[in-house]
Amino acid sequence: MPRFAANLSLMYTELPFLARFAAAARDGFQAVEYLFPYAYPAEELAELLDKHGLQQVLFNAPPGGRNLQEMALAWDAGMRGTLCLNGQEDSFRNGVWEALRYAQVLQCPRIHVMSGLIPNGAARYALRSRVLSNLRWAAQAAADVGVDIMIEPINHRDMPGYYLQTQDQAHSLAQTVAAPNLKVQMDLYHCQITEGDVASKLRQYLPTGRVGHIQIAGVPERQEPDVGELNYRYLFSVIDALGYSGWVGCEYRPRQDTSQGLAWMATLL
Ligand SMILES: O=C(O)[C@@H](O)C(=O)CO
Ligand SMILES: [Mg+2]
Repeated sequence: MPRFAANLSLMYTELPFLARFAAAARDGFQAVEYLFPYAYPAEELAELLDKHGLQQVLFNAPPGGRNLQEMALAWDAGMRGTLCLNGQEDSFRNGVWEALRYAQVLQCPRIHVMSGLIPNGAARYALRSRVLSNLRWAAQAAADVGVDIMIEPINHRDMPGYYLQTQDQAHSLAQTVAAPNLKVQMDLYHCQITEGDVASKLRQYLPTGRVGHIQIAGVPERQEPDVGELNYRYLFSVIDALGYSGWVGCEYRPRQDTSQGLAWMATLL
């Protein structure tokens, strides 16, 4: 049976962020993930995890910004990562350092580094050498503190112009860098929208050992996994049959009350 982590950026939004930890623990979750921790001191979040018996299993490096203040505001300012951006190497490195600092306090074993939006007029292939050199640097910096770096393909409809869109692209980068701690975050919601053929993609990529984290949501509304065109009962059995033992992040927007919406677990497992 997959091990589920609650995504506190999308779930429990009926509560203030810091109250979502207790709610997830009450609902039986043992692990959480979320997009960005930077609005709160790492020590305060670590205390909450400890108090509620939760593990932090994933969060994102800042999606941009030259200093701590800009990093905390970067998402709302429209930034979606600096991995592919020439001329923003300092921002990229400072963001990874800051994420690794949080990861150590939160004892979080992995961080997601967003790849960024392709600049106007630039061609995707022309950015590959920048991406590879940033990934090599990040994987080394993270390896020094025992953390894995994740890269995640994101669908073209939610994030037009995003650099990383397909599993194939992400695995090609991970294979080329060949660092044991550089992995792919396989979000089945994005995978279905961009590529489809999700079960075959799981069968193709899980055995490579390069998938470090899975995320789920119903398609197309990004709601509970029991709503929409994907058959998660079947996909969970595929994931189990392939021997995946990592976390599965519930990265969906509940239709109404988050706790009530968790009835899908009983029906789909
Ligand atoms: O799928 C997503 O949207 C997230 O996992 C993320 O990290 C960036 O938006
Ligand atoms: Mg995701």
